Amino acid sequence: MKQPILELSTIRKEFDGNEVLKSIDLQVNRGEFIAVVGKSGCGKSTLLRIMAGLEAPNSGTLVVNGKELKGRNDLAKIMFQDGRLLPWKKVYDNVALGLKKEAQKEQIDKVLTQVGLADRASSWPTELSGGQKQRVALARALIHEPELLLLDEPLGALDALTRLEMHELIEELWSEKQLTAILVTHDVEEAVALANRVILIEEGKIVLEVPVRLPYPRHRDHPLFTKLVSQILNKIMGHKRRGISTESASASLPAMEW
Ligand SMILES: Nc1ncnc2c1ncn2[C@@H]1O[C@H](COP(=O)(O)OP(=O)(O)OP(=O)(O)O)[C@@H](O)[C@H]1O
Repeated sequence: MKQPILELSTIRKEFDGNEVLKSIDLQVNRGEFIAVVGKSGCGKSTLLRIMAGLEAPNSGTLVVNGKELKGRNDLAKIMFQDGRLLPWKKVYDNVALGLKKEAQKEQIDKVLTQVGLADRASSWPTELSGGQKQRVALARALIHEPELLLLDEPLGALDALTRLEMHELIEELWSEKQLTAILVTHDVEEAVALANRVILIEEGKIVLEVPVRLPYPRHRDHPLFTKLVSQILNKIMGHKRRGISTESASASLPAMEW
């Protein structure tokens, strides 16, 4: 079996005495797409920042490619909800940030084409729609060819149709580039549409792990899709919705093949 790309053991994180993550154990295999869901403030972004090496846990270990991480995770690039584009730089130069000069143009043109923005290289960020800005942010992460793409609620500010387009794009790029992706989202449908494993954080722990074995692109009206969304929402809301218990939905799932 291949070595996992990330192994988190008993990760604990507190801020000013407030214990946000109590004990997180998670193994992420290469090529997986994991979605992290949970109520606002449950520690999803904190967990992602710990995986990126932007935040250190108070205790526990994070192993990246077999080695304990101390400092930044060089395999990872993170994309945020607000895109964090520099308004005084054109699209091309935003994507070029941090790149070495040589072979730059070819790489940038290629990645802008991949995100569907080949014709917007000389636009200013203010001239772009919300969806286009997030495409630039995605290009900026992908240009570094990360093995691990960390997505911190990247589509949260977009309208519903643009979100659907971005789901397709993210899924295509993840599959083409054989990335490992971890997506933090409030949107349980988005999680089930994209991930092959959804994890739910509650009170600082992973309280539910749901494998999603549906082919891509996912159809939201597929009975298993709606069942899984209900299962996860039931658990988040702490009660049974539409008469489906969390036990019955998970029992019908085949085993994972990682
Ligand atoms: N740098 C920090 N200093 C102090 N408290 C922090 C810091 N970062 C996060 N927190 C606190 O940790 C808790 C978890 O925050 P986090 O952003 O990880 O949650 P989240 O699940 O991603 O929330 P949301 O879904 O609303 O974005 C919150 O109570 C937040 O105020």
